[in-house]
Amino acid sequence: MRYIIGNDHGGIDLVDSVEEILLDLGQEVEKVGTYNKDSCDYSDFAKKACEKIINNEADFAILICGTGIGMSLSANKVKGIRAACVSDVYSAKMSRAHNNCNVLCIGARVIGSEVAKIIVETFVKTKFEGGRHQRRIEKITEIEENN
Ligand SMILES: O=C(CO)[C@H](O)[C@H](O)[C@H](O)COP(=O)(O)O
Repeated sequence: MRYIIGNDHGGIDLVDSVEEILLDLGQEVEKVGTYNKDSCDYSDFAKKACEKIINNEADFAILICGTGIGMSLSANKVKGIRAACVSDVYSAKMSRAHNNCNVLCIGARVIGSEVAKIIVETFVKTKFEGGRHQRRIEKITEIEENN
């Protein structure tokens, strides 16, 4: 699968670990984040990464900021994006299995690199279960289209 990594200055410390685990898992990786710790705005990178998914230039994105919250708020404003802000393995699994998320947001000021790697690995390896979850996702899309 084609993965985008996007990050602001607060997320930079996890970028290498996330890239490493994605490559180890045989995924394609493109990075659109900032490369230094100069202060910048997470929404710019969330937009860039999510637009690649919407334009079918990527399948998934991992977005990293200080908490993951700003990235997830921004990503979820893009039509067709389902982003989850996650700091534990169970939620990472459910974000794919039940919510069919196409964006995973993590906080570099919340979790360390080893936890981040397991979270990303879980996200990559978990498949959407469909069934009753598909119906619920269609209802999310309905909210998106009618508001
Ligand atoms: O965590 C974030 C947004 O949810 C960002 O990474 C920001 O860095 C965070 O808001 C802190 O901002 P600061 O400019 O680094 O103080």
